[in-house]
Amino acid sequence: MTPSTTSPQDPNALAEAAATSLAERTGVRKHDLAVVLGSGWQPAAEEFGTPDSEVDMADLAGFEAPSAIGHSGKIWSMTMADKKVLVLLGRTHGYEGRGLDPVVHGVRTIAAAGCGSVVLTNAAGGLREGMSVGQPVLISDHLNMTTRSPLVGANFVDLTDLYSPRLRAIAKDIDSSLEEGVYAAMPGPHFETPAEIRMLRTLGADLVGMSTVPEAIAARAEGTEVFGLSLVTNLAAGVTGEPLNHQEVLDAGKAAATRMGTLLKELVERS
Ligand SMILES: O=P(O)(O)O[C@@H]1C[C@H](O)[C@@H](CO)O1
Ligand SMILES: Nc1nc2[nH]cnc2c(=O)[nH]1
Repeated sequence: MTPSTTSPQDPNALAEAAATSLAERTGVRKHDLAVVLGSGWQPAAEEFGTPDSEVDMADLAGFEAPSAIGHSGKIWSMTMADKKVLVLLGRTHGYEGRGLDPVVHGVRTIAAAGCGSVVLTNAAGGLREGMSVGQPVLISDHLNMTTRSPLVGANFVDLTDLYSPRLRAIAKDIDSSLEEGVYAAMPGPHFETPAEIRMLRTLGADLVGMSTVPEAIAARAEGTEVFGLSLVTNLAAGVTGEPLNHQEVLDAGKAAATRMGTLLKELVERS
């Protein structure tokens, strides 16, 4: 596979440089865990409390400010229970056309910063009967419909149990009503057609989005424990017959902020 990077620098060297700069700017030599916030999730971060420090992604090697609305491009360093936590308020998406290295640079930096676990959140369309807008769903597995990998070369990474059974059990202990689902990643930036949603449902998908999967693969390749949490921000195309738009995604995230933030905070503290 041809290298996916457009950067002249080795992706791992970029991640190390970004992590070193992050440690200098936050005063934290090693962070324990990181949270990546997807579209509409930023209001949930307000429930975490006040960050110890804030860094602009654009000031770190290999990062550029995300272009999707609802992704602020900030990184918080926080103390939650006995843990040093990084919160990435935004992400780069594959549809921004900059290659996959910038998409997974955040999780590679998180690993280089010492984090043993990463919580990946996203906004997703709900495919399964009975799903409702505002519902959080634990990701149990994924379908990589992008067909692309952030990995280059003979790097045959195992993806069984990619979404941590340990962290999923903690999440379900926190909120026994939480359901699980299979997340299908589509390239985007367009939403799906109703026929594509019928195809994905037939393939076993419960959720559909445009992120998370490359990051999860790259994180596993770095040996980082992965937990994925989707917020159903809309019912997938064709389910209601209504058109889809990004604003409804952001609005749903705002409406669910308190519940999502409280869940994430307790998960981080208990992880
Ligand atoms: O970063 P996430 O996956 O939460 O963003 C989703 C997917 C698209 O970027 C956007 C569509 O509304 O929301
Ligand atoms: N691909 C995709 N991404 C989403 N993000 C939020 N909702 C959706 C959706 O319906 N489809």
